[in-house]
Amino acid sequence: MIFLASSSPRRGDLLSQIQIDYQRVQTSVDEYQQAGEASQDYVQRLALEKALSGLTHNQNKGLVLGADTIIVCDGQVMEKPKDKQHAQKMMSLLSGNTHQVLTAVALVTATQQKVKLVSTDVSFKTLTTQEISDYWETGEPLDKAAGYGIQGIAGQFVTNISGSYSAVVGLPLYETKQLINSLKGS
Ligand SMILES: Cc1cn([C@H]2C[C@H](O)[C@@H](COP(=O)(O)OP(=O)(O)OP(=O)(O)O)O2)c(=O)[nH]c1=O
Repeated sequence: MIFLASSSPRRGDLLSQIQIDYQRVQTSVDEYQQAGEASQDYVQRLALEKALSGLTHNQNKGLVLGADTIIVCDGQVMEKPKDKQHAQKMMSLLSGNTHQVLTAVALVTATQQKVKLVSTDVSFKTLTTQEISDYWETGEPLDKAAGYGIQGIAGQFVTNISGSYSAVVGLPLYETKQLINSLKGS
């Protein structure tokens, strides 16, 4: 059994998919990129901070997993949309373009910390203003990085993916299993 320092329903579902039992633990982390911080460093720091915050909330007990997903498109970091306008701006940058989805997974115990970063290339078809607007109205974009869900309605926008599909949804399953095994075995 592991402790999941995440409120994301997807991350729980992904752990269940590979038969890993989990229990959710609370976290309290402010998600802000520091000045001059590279996106790869940022996403790994957030995953680690979430896991460590979960460990603290769990009285330093057990194996705690935290994760974070961000999108990088033409050098711009994209996180969850603040509102419709923000979401539409991100979608218009993703349209007809290829972006990177960076997901970091961190696994910590009271004595050990491990972080793994996975980058996946995702290409979108060219989207019309109407498609972008209609997509926002579905409600799907709201709680997702860059305002889209590859596992949902936005699946129809994806022309190519190179890397880890599960990482785009929130947790890279191959790397997560490897991390869990490596900490369990030590
Ligand atoms: C790109 C993409 C992201 N997402 C989700 C994964 C993450 O849950 C979310 C990115 O936000 P995160 O800040 O990584 O995670 P979260 O706030 O949902 O959950 P927590 O911090 O409690 O762990 O976007 C999808 O579900 N599908 C997608 O195609």
